[in-house]
Amino acid sequence: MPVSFMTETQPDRSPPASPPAIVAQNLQMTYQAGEQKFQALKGIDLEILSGDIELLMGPSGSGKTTLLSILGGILTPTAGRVSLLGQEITGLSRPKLSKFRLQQIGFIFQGFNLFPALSAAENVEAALNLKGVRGKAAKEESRRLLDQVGLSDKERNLPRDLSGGQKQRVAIARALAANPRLIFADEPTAALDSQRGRAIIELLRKLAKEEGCTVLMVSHDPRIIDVADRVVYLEDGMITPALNSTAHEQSSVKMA
Ligand SMILES: Nc1ncnc2c1ncn2[C@@H]1O[C@H](COP(=O)(O)OP(=O)(O)OP(=O)(O)O)[C@@H](O)[C@H]1O
Repeated sequence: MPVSFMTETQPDRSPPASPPAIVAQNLQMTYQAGEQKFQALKGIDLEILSGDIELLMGPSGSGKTTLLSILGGILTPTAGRVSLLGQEITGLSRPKLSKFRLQQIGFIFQGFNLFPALSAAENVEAALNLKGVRGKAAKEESRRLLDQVGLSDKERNLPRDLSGGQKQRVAIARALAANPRLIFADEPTAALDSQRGRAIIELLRKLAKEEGCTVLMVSHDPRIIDVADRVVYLEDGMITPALNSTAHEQSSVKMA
């Protein structure tokens, strides 16, 4: 029997393609400060697959935080569309968008935004309460999350009694409350020493590869390149195609 015939009749065993977790179409963002306008994003098209770790890189002012904020539904673009998990979020009413963000997205942003009067554990519990996890279940889950980021011994500390890196880890524990399907992180390892930074990168890698979270990060941390499925390089509000690449290729580009 000819080989070609056999090949044609083989059943297709490839897994069904799942729709991308994040889709951006022709995103544009113009900031206006008084009379002055500044176009920070100039037409971004992007698709990120479910369970992928995507790293956004680029020089200061290239639009990384703006793009991350728009994809996370924190900023509204001047033009273009964003779909997350098959739901178009541009055009959703504010209450619907807030609910969607709360249920589906964990944010790890600079500044941490911890409640100053609440302990580390209470900060995480507050996030769990908002997501409908209460009482004993919230306390246990908060303990598990703080343990996961290496902060079991700081549960009762107020934010003012924590270092910058520890506050960042509380913020990470809070972002992971109630298993979000999307994680958006802006420099998640910036305030951490190298050992803690590595532990957080490993945690994010596990969430993506073992639990199917989709992780989008802005970072200059070269260790994140090693775990990223893809690096998207922004320059002057545009994606630079020549530098978009898999992590491996990106390392070669950087070394060239
Ligand atoms: N609220 C704002 N009003 C006016 N201009 C803004 C505003 N936010 C950002 N910009 C401008 O938009 C451009 C992109 O900013 P953005 O913060 O997205 O860049 P970035 O790549 O994240 O930079 P960095 O790496 O320094 O954090 C910059 O030129 C910035 O000055």
